[in-house]
Amino acid sequence: MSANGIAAVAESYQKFNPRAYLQNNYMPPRANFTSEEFAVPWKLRCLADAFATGEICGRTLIDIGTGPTIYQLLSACDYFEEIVATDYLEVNRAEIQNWVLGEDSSCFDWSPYIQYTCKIEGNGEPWKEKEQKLKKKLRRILPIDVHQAKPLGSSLSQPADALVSAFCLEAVSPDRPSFDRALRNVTTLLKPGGHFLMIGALDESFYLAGEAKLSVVPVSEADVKESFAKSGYRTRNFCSYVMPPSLKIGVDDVQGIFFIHAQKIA
Ligand SMILES: C[S@@+](CC[C@H](N)C(=O)[O-])C[C@H]1O[C@@H](n2cnc3c(N)ncnc32)[C@H](O)[C@@H]1O
Ligand SMILES: O=[N+]([O-])c1ccc2c(c1)CN[C@@H](CO)C2
Repeated sequence: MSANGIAAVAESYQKFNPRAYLQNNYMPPRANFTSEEFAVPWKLRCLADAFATGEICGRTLIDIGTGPTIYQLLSACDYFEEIVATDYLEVNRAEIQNWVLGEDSSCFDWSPYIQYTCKIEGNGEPWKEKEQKLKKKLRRILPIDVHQAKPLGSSLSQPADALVSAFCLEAVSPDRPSFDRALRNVTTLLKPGGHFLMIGALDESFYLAGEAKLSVVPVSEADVKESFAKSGYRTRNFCSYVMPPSLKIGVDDVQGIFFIHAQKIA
């Protein structure tokens, strides 16, 4: 079933509209920075706290399924020389490229995210400095397919020191076996002992992005932990967020969000 399922996923993503996706998930009400009871501040806090230990660092970090968003890279950019963004769709890679180049005035405004991240990191870093730092480190934006044994093809010379991924694997896998295979595939991109920070949807079955209605394989906390253990990771930290009714706005049926910090067993 998975092969046909994967082809159906690829077909459904042809209608994915980055702007609609950003509107649904990264504008109010979900982009409410007034309290950590809201989803976006919770995600940024998880990432900031994970990097603040200084334990997750190195030359290269790869973001799996970047999409049209950069929030997931804001706290990482102090700890890596190079950040590699990846996505299956050219329209999403172009959104990131346009943001990096900063020429297109219609770019999505990430400044509230950058300002909030600087605030919770507490280093007094001016947000425009963080913005420029990330843009400078985002030197490669590559095509990726997590269902391939070599997700980046031959684009990668050596394994990355760390991986980040947000709302990708469960949103592109028709079932649990393909989710597990995709996790094994992307694990080949990570060095032994390397860290993987993943954010994802709990118990979600679909989400909307303009004309596209994307299927999501519902995963529970236990499912996620089991998948990582089967792919050769030790779970360092796991936390989850329950979606409040005020943020259930019809763009998906997500019930919660998970954050896992896992380390690839050397
Ligand atoms: C729900 S979006 C997540 C976007 C972003 N990371 C975020 O945090 O909002 C899922 C992303 O997975 C990408 N994608 C679709 N099929 C994929 C595949 N086979 N391999 C890797 N990424 C894929 C989509 O283009 C989309 O950008
Ligand atoms: O609440 N949020 O901040 C938020 C952000 C992104 C996404 C969701 C929720 C739920 N759906 C996923 C796609 O499967 C994308």
